[in-house]
Amino acid sequence: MGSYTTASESQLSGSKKLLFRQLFEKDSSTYTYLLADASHPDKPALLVDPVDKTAERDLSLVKELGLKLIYAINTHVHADHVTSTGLIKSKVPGVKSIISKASNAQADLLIEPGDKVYFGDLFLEVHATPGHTLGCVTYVTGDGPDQPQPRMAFTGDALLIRGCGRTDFQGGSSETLYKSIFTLPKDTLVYPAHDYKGFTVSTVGEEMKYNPRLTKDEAGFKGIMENLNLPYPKMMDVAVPANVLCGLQDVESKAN
Ligand SMILES: N[C@@H](CCC(=O)N[C@@H](CSS)C(=O)NCC(=O)O)C(=O)O
Ligand SMILES: [Fe+2]
Repeated sequence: MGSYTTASESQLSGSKKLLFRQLFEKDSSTYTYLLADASHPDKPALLVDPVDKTAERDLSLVKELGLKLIYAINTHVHADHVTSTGLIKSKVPGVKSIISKASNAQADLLIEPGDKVYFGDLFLEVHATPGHTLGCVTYVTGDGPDQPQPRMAFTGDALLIRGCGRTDFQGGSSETLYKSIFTLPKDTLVYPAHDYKGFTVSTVGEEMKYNPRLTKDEAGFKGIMENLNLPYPKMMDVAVPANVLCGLQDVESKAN
């Protein structure tokens, strides 16, 4: 478990300074992303897909870096781990939780495709990427001269590096997933919510070329997805009911 940076600030141009950290939770192989506008006096920050088990680590990092956490965001209702968005709200006054309206979960802000989530002068744009779940969204850094270049896409479980999210529960559909990805420019950086093989970052172009599932035609993709034969995530029965409530179904034991 550790905190490290895969694209340093110097690799990301744009007149506004993005502070970026990719964080890992080893039990569920989940990536949490910390983004902040470091050129803004308040250094407003957000966390994408934070996990309950690593909430303390993430909040310590936010404090050490002198950031003001304003949003705790999910890409979808996770089935394999409990989100820390509710826990973080209970520990840091003023933080707002965010999830898509289509996910049918609770949060302070229910975002829809096309919405922009501002942190200082930087923002994330909401793109609908359903198929792994009905309410999956991808958050993409802003388009514009003042925004980080190349753009960065936080794809949740829709697009994984050389893989993709399973489509066998939570309203999943291989047809829908096939159509909902690869709508971004090829140089867009891909930051997934999970990696099981040790990858940290890819690009849309790289995945279009080398992703063994998504380089097939739709029928081939469907065949692969129908034959994954993956066991259900170990924590699914706990995680899903908790995550529709910002992970707060059993908050008493976690908040203390
Ligand atoms: N073994 C893990 C669960 C692994 C799993 O099902 N991962 C999901 C993303 S979390 S909903 C997935 O879509 N995997 C795609 C794949 O091809 O592996 C556990 O028990 O938690
Ligand atoms: Fe998932």
